[in-house]
Amino acid sequence: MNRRMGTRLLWAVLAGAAADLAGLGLIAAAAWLITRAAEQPPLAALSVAIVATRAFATSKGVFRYAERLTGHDVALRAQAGTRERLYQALIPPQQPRHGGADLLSRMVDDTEAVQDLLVRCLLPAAAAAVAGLAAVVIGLTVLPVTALVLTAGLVLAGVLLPAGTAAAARRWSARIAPARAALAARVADLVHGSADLAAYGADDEALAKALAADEALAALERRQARVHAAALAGGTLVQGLTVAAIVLLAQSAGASSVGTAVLALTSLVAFEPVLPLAAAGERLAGITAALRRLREVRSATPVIAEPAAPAPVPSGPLTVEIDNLVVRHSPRPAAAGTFATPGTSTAPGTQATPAAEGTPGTPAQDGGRAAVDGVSLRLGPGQRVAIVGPSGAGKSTLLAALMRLVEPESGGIRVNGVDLRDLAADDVRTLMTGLTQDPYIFRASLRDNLRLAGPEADDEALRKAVHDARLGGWVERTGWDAELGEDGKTVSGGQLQRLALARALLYDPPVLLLDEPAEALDEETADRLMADLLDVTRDRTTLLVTHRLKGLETVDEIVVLDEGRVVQRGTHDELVAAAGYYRDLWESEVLTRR
Ligand SMILES: Nc1ncnc2c1ncn2[C@@H]1O[C@H](COP(=O)(O)OP(=O)(O)OP(=O)(O)O)[C@@H](O)[C@H]1O
Repeated sequence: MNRRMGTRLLWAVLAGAAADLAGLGLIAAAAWLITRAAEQPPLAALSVAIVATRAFATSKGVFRYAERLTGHDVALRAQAGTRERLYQALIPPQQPRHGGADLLSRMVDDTEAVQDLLVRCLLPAAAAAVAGLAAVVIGLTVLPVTALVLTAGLVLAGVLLPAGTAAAARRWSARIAPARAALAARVADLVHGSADLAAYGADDEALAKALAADEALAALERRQARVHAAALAGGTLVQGLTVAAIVLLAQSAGASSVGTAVLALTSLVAFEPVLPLAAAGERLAGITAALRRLREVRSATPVIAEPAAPAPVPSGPLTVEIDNLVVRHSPRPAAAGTFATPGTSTAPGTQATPAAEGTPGTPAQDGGRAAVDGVSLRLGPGQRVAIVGPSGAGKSTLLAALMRLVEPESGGIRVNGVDLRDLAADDVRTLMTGLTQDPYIFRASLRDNLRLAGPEADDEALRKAVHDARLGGWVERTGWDAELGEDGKTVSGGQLQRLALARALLYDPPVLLLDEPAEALDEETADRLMADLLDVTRDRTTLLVTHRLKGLETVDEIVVLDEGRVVQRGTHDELVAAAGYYRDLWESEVLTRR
């Protein structure tokens, strides 16, 4: 927390304490006024108390307003700062330790814990401490022994009880979290698997399981609520007993009726800011868990080591040389914090639970083998190289290494003689980037979806990119301002890939990387897309990962990968002439076209 935030927090604490003190003063002055008035003194003897009562009543409201304003201001700023730091921590590529839904829950729910920590725990505790201290001082001046009793009561209700509720909350959450996780997994099954459940008549059984999980959770929550209510009642009981003891002590010490009333009412009011601390203690347990989860995300180490002094970005026509490159992924993360059981998806926004953390992860690669294992290749200016190979051969990993998203284990990549490790990762991606395997279409207009790759691009440049991606007709029909659905749900597979291609063409990197642009498209659409793509990339330095071989006669070199290694390389004609993976794939492609 910086100094300005510290000052703001101090103002909030002071305003809260002032509001509680004004409440205390109000009650003390009013108690004195009422009991003294009963003795029918001259009016002048009451005038100071009358003015004080009015002043305390008015200032209490003003101070409370100021506390809410400054307290929420500082809490919301702290929350925004936490979110910003979280986003910053997520920008450098890192080993994905958290699933999408889990990360979303951390960004939304857990960052709210920062707000709660300040507004519900720290500020009320500080204000309660000041008000309690003031009440003890009043007790000390009127009848010292009552100050002792009041201190004991306040410590019990304001320190021991909250510590107890915090410990109980931790224990309960350890029991409730798995039950909530089980229910969320059942609900996710019901929602995402409803069609399959209905098709196989398994919906009643799935519903019964979800209801049973719901009942188990409700039973635990009912028991937790009873403990919670008992804790709150315990606080009120301590308050009542303390006040009764103070009245008895005052009477046995022969205190005046005015003194007794002041002591009793100030003690009563001193508990007002203290009693909510039991609930704050309960919330604190959740808050510390949330802050721990946020620290985990922020402490994730980036997979890429940035150079201390990045080299200047190479310019002019680029030559990329990959030399004996070895890339090994670290083990895939556990399904940390998600509710999903294997094979189920997680409802977005669901809360991460400690219980679900630590599920055994999927091993990265069979026997820890390298995803890319000694690959060398050269891509000169204007050349096109295609990478072909079965699923899991390491094609996408190779592109990831070129985009500096993964760190090589050995070997290296040089651009115009400069090692990629000497360049800033962002600079590398200005040189080499393109169409990723899973292009994402944002819930924004078509124009904005394209502008992602060229915020400064004018209409002419946008039109050229969609024209080159052979998307002009569709864009004319749909309109530039048409809203596209999240994840491209409102466009067809072919349009989505072409939009992503238009984006890559608009960005116009010196080296264009294309990862399976025709993936998941039907035969005809894929053929058309590949033909257009090979046409538009003519004379562009391009590395193309593909499963489709039609049209590859036009590229300069084809590299066949298998299990991370280069098993064949050459032109289309050379590879078709030799026995091996490429010829087998080509023959099966030809057969399916007949
Ligand atoms: N992030 C990752 N963490 C751990 N292992 C990974 C990761 N990404 C890929 N792998 C593993 O590395 C190997 C190569 O994967 P890669 O995605 O590069 O293959 P690919 O040839 O692109 O496959 P496909 O054609 O199916 O996309 C596979 O065994 C895969 O399981």
